[in-house]
Amino acid sequence: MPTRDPLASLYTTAQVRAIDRAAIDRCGIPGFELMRRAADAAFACLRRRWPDARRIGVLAGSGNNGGDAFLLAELALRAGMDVDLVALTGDSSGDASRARASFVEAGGRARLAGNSVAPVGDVLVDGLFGTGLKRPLDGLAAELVGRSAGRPVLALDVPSGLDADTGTCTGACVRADATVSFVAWKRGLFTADAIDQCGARELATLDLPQAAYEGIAVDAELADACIGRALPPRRANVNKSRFGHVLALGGDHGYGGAIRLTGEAALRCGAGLVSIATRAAHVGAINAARPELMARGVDDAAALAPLLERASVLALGPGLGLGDWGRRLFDAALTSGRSVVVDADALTLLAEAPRAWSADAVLTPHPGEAARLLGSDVASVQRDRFAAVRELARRHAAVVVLKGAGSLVGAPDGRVVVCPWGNPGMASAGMGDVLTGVIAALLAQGCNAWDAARLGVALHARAGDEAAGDAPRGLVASDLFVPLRRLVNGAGA
Ligand SMILES: NC(=O)C1=CN([C@@H]2O[C@H](COP(=O)(O)OP(=O)(O)OC[C@H]3O[C@@H](n4cnc5c(N)ncnc54)[C@H](OP(=O)(O)O)[C@@H]3O)[C@@H](O)[C@H]2O)[C@@H](O)CC1
Ligand SMILES: Nc1ncnc2c1ncn2[C@@H]1O[C@H](COP(=O)(O)OP(=O)(O)O)[C@@H](O)[C@H]1O
Ligand SMILES: [K+]
Repeated sequence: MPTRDPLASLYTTAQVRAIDRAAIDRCGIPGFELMRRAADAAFACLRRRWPDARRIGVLAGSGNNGGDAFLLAELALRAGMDVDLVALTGDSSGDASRARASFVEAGGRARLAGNSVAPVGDVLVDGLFGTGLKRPLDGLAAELVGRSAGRPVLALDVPSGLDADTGTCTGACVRADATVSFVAWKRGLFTADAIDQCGARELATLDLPQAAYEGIAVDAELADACIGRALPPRRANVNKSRFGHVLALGGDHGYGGAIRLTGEAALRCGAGLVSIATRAAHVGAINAARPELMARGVDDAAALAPLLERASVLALGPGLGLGDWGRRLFDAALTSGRSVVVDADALTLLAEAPRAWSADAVLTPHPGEAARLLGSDVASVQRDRFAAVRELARRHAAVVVLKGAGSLVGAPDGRVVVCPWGNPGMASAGMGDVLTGVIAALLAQGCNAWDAARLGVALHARAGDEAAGDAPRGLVASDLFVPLRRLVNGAGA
């Protein structure tokens, strides 16, 4: 059995609760001791991130997340800080009531949340709700979150209001600058709204022994960009035919740029040859801008057959359109038996009539395309991205990339990888076309569909981060080519 990497393993909240229980019942670590360790880790994080903070405001809920907060407040008191603790309720449950008593014994005073009460401090600690959140925040809890905005926040375990299973917040939610999460990563900290709400993420495993994790499945994993294992450094004695021939199909009238981006991305990620099947009107411009691309006009779909014959991998869909021309290319491509990356308009056509695959297939929907494929709507897809990517992969018997902040890659057997990289600068036209070319190039060089998709997504997002730096606005898709080339050669892995 492979060793579990705690930093890469993502769990549902139910699984984390099972680990907590195992630590307590099987490993004999009392729950209150776990709470103490959580508070220690969080206080250390606070001191490291805000070394000048002298006054801290603490928000404490009634459950164990509040318990963590009371013990942290006690540590702060003992360290000589001013502590303003605002408790949501007059009493606490279980281990948390002991934590509350311990805080009071140390000289702490809890103010009860009520009208216009807001915590005072240079930094706020959010211990309202963690994995026990059961419904959207409303009433006093929501008001308290609202009144606490505008100051630096350290969230305990999960920003209060965030659903740690799905990464969504349906009501008020704390916007943290940092989140220190306990025991194991909750999968919802890495996708959807979580990207905005968590700030910097830290994991404190609380020194749990390995035995606490045994027998508890990992739900998903964080992506890595270790290209070396899937795509080792090139031998010297090779020629281009060893690295595959990508055929990118798309670019109906008005969309020639989309398919050129796909083709160029495939070249920049190491495909041996790249051809483009597009409208004849685009051929001159593509050849002039990137002579290494072999662009062919296929206004007459009959011209496509020899191109499909020579290709080893297809990148199908960018700018394809939904007209007769696009449909003919789509049908010809999907009956060719070639490995394929299906994107953009090709996904819309696929939604009309799902196909069986005779070779590797990777689908790369954004949430809108995913909704079309599932016959649902964007809000439903985004409400539980994990469920959506698993359902798509199962239904279509293909590896699926569900794009967007915190992209997910799912396989038909239920595996899911979550990409922790990427930035809002990538919300710009053409970024998805580049991703399609990246994945196609990895397939062409011998990666299987799973490796090509998970590594392609990671390289693409990291290239986006490198290209964006601290200026995401104005990032354009072709800015990714230079960093992609570095990353596909193993830089930064
Ligand atoms: N156990 C362990 O070993 C360890 C646990 N640890 C910590 O415990 C945390 C989990 O603690 P937890 O299970 O007590 O749940 P928690 O997040 O405090 O919330 C429960 C309370 O909130 C309430 N409530 C829920 N939603 C609400 C809403 N929308 N609006 C209003 N109220 C709402 C709910 O009330 P109820 O609905 O049940 O009446 C209940 O009272 C975990 O995240 C970590 O920080 C660490 O110390 C490490 C070891
Ligand atoms: N806010 C964001 N954070 C991280 N990545 C993003 C964000 N917005 C878009 N992306 C990424 O950029 C790409 C956009 O793809 P897509 O929506 O298909 O764009 P297009 O159709 O314009 O090419 C995807 O890989 C997506 O994950
Ligand atoms: K919290």
